[in-house]
Amino acid sequence: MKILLLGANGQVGWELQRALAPLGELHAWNRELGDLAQPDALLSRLQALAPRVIVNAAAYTAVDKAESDANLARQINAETPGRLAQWAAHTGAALLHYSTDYVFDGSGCAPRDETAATGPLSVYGRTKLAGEDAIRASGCAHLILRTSWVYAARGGNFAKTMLRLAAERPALRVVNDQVGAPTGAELLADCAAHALRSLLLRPEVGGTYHCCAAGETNWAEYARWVIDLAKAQGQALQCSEVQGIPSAEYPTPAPRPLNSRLDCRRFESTFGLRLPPWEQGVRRLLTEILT
Ligand SMILES: NC(=O)C1=CN([C@@H]2O[C@H](COP(=O)(O)OP(=O)(O)OC[C@H]3O[C@@H](n4cnc5c(N)ncnc54)[C@H](OP(=O)(O)O)[C@@H]3O)[C@@H](O)[C@H]2O)C=CC1
Ligand SMILES: Cc1cn([C@H]2C[C@H](O)[C@@H](COP(=O)(O)OP(=O)(O)O[C@H]3O[C@@H](C)C(=O)[C@@H](O)[C@H]3O)O2)c(=O)[nH]c1=O
Ligand SMILES: [Mg+2]
Repeated sequence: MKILLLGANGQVGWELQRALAPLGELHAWNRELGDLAQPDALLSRLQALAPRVIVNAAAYTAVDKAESDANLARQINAETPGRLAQWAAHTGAALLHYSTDYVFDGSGCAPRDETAATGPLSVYGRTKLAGEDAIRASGCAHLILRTSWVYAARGGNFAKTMLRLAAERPALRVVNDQVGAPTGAELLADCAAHALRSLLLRPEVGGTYHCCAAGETNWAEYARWVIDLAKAQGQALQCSEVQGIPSAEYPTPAPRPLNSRLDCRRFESTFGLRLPPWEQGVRRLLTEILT
């Protein structure tokens, strides 16, 4: 069985190279081999390969930059995934795709399940939602995994930014009113592999799922947790204070949702999996990058 992985060099894509390897003949394409900004060339390469499964880990993920680069973000996050889905629908291939907590407006404080109304606040969120909609509309066999606050040892993410800033500065100012769950790329890749196996055996499990680590935190608390653990592991960090601030005091081009809590029970029960507490993966991350 041929499996095509797109976005193979991203945080999640890198881990998918490992997690998908035992499922079939894996073709891992980075941007050079499979550029989602060049859909015609991509589609003809796709047609030539004719995979049974497409896993799309490529995305335009620069949330603030997307505000002034909406056309490219839409092409990569929505239009090309829609073309991939149409190809899959025509050929009977399956598509696994990732989406985000940023498809929601973040109102209230209850965790949202898959039936909750969407309402993205940013270009990134709107284009990711449009990508989901295009995949669902295509009628192809698919899994869309909505996740949040992704980190990995390889690639750029908030935890690594905090460690870098904490080495340089005595104090950090970090928002404390956005709540969510940091989720490891390794976990997402492993969940994708398990869910994909189920989909191939039981097509009726196809659909949209929330999939993130268990528990919750806010960005300031997360930063503090990472910095404290790094110090406990012997890192000489200057930073002695993470000051929690409201989002209004940290203006960004793209507004972020305040409530990014996702209810993942449907994913766990459908696939017979358990999503571990976020601290478990972040502890592993620190051991991996610091020792
Ligand atoms: N990062 C996060 O916090 C979250 C991510 N997600 C979603 O999870 C998925 C994986 O994200 P993650 O691994 O963290 O993202 P990364 O930013 O780490 O990786 C994205 C990958 O997409 C690639 N890419 C960008 N543009 C193109 C293009 N035109 N053609 C081909 N590849 C391209 C990048 O290539 P290159 O390496 O060349 O730049 C990069 O390898 C995405 O769907 C994302 O929306 C969901 C919630 C949170
Ligand atoms: C660097 C920094 C950020 N912040 C704030 C900005 C923002 O509200 C929050 C997180 O910052 P980031 O820019 O890392 O987060 P952001 O890029 O918005 O992360 C998002 O990425 C996309 C791809 C997703 O899909 C989301 O799930 C989420 O992970 O922390 C501070 O308050 N202080 C700081 O020093
Ligand atoms: Mg690793």
